[in-house]
Amino acid sequence: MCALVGAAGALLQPLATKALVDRMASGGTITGILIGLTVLVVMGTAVEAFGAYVLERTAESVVLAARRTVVGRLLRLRIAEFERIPPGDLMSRVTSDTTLLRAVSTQAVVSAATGAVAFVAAIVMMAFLDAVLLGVTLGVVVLVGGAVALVMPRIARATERSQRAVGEISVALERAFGAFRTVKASGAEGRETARVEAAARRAWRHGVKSAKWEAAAGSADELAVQLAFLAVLAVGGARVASGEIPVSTLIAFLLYLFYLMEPVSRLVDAASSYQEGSAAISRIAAVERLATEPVIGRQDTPPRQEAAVPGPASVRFEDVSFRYRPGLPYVHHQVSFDVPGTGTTAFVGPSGAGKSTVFALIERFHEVTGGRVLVDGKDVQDWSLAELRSAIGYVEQDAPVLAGTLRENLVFAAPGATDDDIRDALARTKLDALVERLPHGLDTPVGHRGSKLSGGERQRVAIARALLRRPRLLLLDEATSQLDAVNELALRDVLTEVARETTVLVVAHRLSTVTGADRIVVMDAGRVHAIGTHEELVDEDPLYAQLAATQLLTPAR
Ligand SMILES: Nc1ncnc2c1ncn2[C@@H]1O[C@H](COP(=O)(O)OP(=O)(O)OP(=O)(O)O)[C@@H](O)[C@H]1O
Repeated sequence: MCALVGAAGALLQPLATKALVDRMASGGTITGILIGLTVLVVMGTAVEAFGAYVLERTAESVVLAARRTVVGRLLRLRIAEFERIPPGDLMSRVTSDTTLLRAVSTQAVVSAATGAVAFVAAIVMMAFLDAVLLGVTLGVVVLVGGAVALVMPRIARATERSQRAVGEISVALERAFGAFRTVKASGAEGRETARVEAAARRAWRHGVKSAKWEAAAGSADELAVQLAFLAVLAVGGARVASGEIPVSTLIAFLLYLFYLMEPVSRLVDAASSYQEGSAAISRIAAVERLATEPVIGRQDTPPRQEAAVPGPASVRFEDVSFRYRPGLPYVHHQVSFDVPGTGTTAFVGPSGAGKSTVFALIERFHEVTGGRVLVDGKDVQDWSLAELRSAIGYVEQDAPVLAGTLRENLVFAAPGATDDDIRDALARTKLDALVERLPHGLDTPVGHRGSKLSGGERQRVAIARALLRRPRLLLLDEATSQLDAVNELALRDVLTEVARETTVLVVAHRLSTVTGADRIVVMDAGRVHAIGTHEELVDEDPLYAQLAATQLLTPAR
């Protein structure tokens, strides 16, 4: 609206100028018209400035809204989708692509609207002044406009490629930062830098291409008006000379012609930024199409376990077959086992046997391809994800610790945990001595992915975090593999105690952690090979006996 008011003010200026010239020609006084003209200019500028501010503010709000929508979806993506697209690319869609929306969402829309209105208004005024000169003007504008229309799709294509390359920069950086020590230890800094640079160069190349087309389109509008000016000057001059129109009409017409320059350039700008924005929109819309998990409430405050909640959960696999994606080989073939509530069940077997996948299916990170997974006798598909996951404490294989303080990491899965709860979990996982050593105790930052902690400390933080959740089912995937013998023994005692009130499932390569388990599920190549206690399996199952013998377990019993 402000832009329209401003444009209307500017539209009146040529008429006032015509009145001024006519008045001067007839020897009248011009003070009144001059004051009116000045007020028109000042008011028009002020209203347009205010409009520009409102517009930028709205543009920022559109970017914010887009970012919130995309982020809201990204953190709810299904794991299979998340594994398909590099995180760096997803990040660039939140940061870089949404920025492009700023121009298209408001500036372009408003420019197109005000440009079109002002264009039509000027044309009407010109028609009112002289139809022949209008015909000359429109002829030139249509000619140049056709050429601009050919250029437009090239801007979209170049922008899309440039944005894709920006995503590749994030992907390359994320790859190097994710294994920073390995990059250094491998002397790969130069090669990794070259990868990032190559992506940056691609972004530059396509950015320059887009700029080239935009410059061509942008100068076309000036060219159109300048050409029209020359044509109007020639035709109009002849008409003035032949007395068909007065000179004041030609002056007013030429002023309208220059007035036309702004709406035309607005229309071209709007079309260019629409092309840029549409490239960003297609990348953002692709995120909208990725499969997400059902909403499970606010992710940062999962429902806490209350005292009234039933005790340990049972787990049952019924003929489960599973593959990670269609076309990939099956990872589970008719896997069946039964785990009653309480007690410790260990999963052992060669690497790649499908042990961690058992946990992924219980957590419903992936859906089974065939068969059923039951928790508490109920198919996990029938559980609400919120309830299912709030019943489970999970320590994944590489025991991730998040950037932030130690306290934030501990209460991550149980935001309502009290200081007493935290103290108790620290004592059980033998972390209390570490906390005393840290400069700011629990509030000490642990670094990116917990890089300021040792591997064993990270594992104990992850276990303490899982215990604080007071789970009905505790899943520990290689959770004690990096602990020294003393700490491992201590944690084994803690887990035995926990297993009296919780169902504990552990995956372990170090069989010393599983000899005391109530039952052991031996897996091999995606099948359950045998189930029993350590004593039974050593006698009855050759695969387990071999695993036990190679790890010197048999004599150690
Ligand atoms: N996200 C995934 N996408 C595709 N394949 C996967 C994925 N995760 C695991 N696999 C494959 O599934 C098989 C079983 O993996 P899983 O992690 O369950 O084995 P595991 O018994 O826990 O092995 P390890 O003892 O080495 O941890 C492996 O062949 C692995 O390559």
